Amino acid sequence: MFDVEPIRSIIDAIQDGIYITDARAVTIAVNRSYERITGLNRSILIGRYMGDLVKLGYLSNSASLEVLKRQEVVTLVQTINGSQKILVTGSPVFDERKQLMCVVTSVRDITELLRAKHAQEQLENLFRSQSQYKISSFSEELIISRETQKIFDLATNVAKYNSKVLLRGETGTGKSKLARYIHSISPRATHAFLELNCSGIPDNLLEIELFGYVPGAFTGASTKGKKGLLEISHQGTLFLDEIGDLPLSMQVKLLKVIEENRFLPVGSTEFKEVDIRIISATHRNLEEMVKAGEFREDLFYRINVVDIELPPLRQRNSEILPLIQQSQKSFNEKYQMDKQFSPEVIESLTLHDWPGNIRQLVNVIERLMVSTTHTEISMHDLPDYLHHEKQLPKQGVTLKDKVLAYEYELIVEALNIHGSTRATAEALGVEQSTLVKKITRFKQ
Ligand SMILES: Nc1ncnc2c1ncn2[C@@H]1O[C@H](COP(=O)(O)OP(=O)(O)OP(=O)(O)O)[C@@H](O)[C@H]1O
Repeated sequence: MFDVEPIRSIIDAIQDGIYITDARAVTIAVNRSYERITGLNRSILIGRYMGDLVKLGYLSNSASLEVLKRQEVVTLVQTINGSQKILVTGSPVFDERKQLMCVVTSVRDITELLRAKHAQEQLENLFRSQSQYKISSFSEELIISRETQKIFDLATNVAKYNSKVLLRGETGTGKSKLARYIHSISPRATHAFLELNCSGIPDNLLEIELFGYVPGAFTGASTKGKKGLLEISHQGTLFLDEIGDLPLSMQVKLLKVIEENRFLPVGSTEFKEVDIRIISATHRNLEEMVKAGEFREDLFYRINVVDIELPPLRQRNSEILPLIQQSQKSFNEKYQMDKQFSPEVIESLTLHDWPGNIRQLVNVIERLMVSTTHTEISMHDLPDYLHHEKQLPKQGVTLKDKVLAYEYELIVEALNIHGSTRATAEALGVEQSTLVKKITRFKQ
């Protein structure tokens, strides 16, 4: 077994916490800084199996166990004694026969780190090195996570072609942004990208917006006439947002444009040829609308050549932190301020469900930054509905309560490692819906 005694004084001199386990995840050494940072005495740790320390609640999860599983360097955030947050990086150490000898984990208190000079950048770099997300080269910064990587790959691929794309997803999930991204990397990028929100506009106005009109087309019309969006977006992309709200009469007219690549401006007898790529978006269930006779089936199939669904933010948890950081940076620049969020606030925001998705999160960040006078935004600044804490269910005496508490620990640990509920469910071998139900129950 690996003997730490000869290097004991060296590891005790290191200012970061050091935790060493053998190849079976049994603790063989911790240094003084680890005891100082975590408040955990070596006497309760030495000789203990990491899995037991997690079960007993000393640690929320274990980097060592994860390193043993993956046989590579692992970085994660651990909760100690139910509240303190530390950032741990575990590294495997192999002998000359390439056999795993031990796992060495270094530990830093994130709270200390955050408050230190330039701490925010350091934290950003540390999180970035976990490569949970990346920022694309699209001029408007776009966060892409493990949960949305496939979606962006598909969008990037179809951007090259003229195929019509239907974007689906709840409000604020980034449908307009994705449409602009597709246009920006398509061969049409040097031509116009025009957006029409089809909801809440009366039929006749919608018709004028889309088709335009010729001089004298109706009383009160401009003597010069007006070009419609179809004409202006010739050779470019027309984004029809909330297409599910398009009235049936307009659906027929749009279908004709799509089928014939030409249209008649209001009051005109002369067709205009157009070459447009149409991207549509909706938060509504178009299949149900087709069944109910509210949306034309032929139009549905025409606009839905490639169907892309953006998941809600609650299923893209790993994007919340980079979104907070991105918004913080952009509002600090916009309003020339230097606001920061306390680690507790960041944690609370990452635990929220965000029914209004990215738009709601960005609005909340802006509101918090412009409505507070102090530099660090703390829990006192958060409205009640945003106060969330990862809490263990009350430890009961019954077997059922104990099993529930253990189940909770396992789920939290797996969520920390895998990020999304989808990946966590897969790792734990349960259905995603079952996992989500369990998490919802824990939150109550
Ligand atoms: N991947 C992303 N990375 C960073 N910011 C994003 C991303 N996706 C969306 N946003 C931001 O989220 C906000 C909402 O995005 P967007 O307007 O595209 O949503 P939407 O789904 O079209 O909403 P709605 O259905 O209500 O029109 C915008 O501020 C946008 O810049």
